Amino acid sequence: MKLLVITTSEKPSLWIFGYGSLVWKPDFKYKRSKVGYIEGYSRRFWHGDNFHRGDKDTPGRVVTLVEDHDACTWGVAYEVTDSQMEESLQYLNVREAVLGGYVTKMLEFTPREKCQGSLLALVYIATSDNPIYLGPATPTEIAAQIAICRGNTGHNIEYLLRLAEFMRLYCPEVEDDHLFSIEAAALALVI
Ligand SMILES: N[C@@H](CCC(=O)N[C@@H](CS)C(=O)NCC(=O)O)C(=O)O
Repeated sequence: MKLLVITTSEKPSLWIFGYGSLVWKPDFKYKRSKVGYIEGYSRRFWHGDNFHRGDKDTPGRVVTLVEDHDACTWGVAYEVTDSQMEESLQYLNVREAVLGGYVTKMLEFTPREKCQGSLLALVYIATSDNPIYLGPATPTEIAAQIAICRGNTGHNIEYLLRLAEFMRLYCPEVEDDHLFSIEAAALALVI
């Protein structure tokens, strides 16, 4: 896949958009970040995870993007430059692709600050032909699965609660019924 590296008078850079664990745990060095959204996709807990937040017997549920013409998904775009580009891509290839089953796509990202123009960003998406893709389920069913799963990186419910916390803190105006209905159902199970 060809990556769009932006070359300006300053230096070449790449933008990487996160909408799941990457919004609260990028774990790679970057020059700057912007909160904003991508259009034409919804965020859904429809991807399985048998490494980070689950295992082979009880896969956890993590988010991916599904095409949805009228929707937009909010998250964080990170700009990486110079050596940060190679370091971040090598790290994310293992974390997202090799261990997570995600593939990459270049999508248009719009920063919240409208004065700043949109830009192309690299996004990691798990498609439905992925072997650990779990697909649609009710919020109650998804929450019940998340509540009992844990993997090499931690509990699946931490993944859910930190994403919900990010949205409340940084995108309080955004309604995300899918995310918050699953959060409410999961908290009802564990509290
Ligand atoms: N690609 C999405 C989702 C990324 C994601 O959640 N990937 C999982 C891999 S299955 C991960 O990195 N998990 C690390 C963790 O759970 O702490 C994003 O941009 O945030």
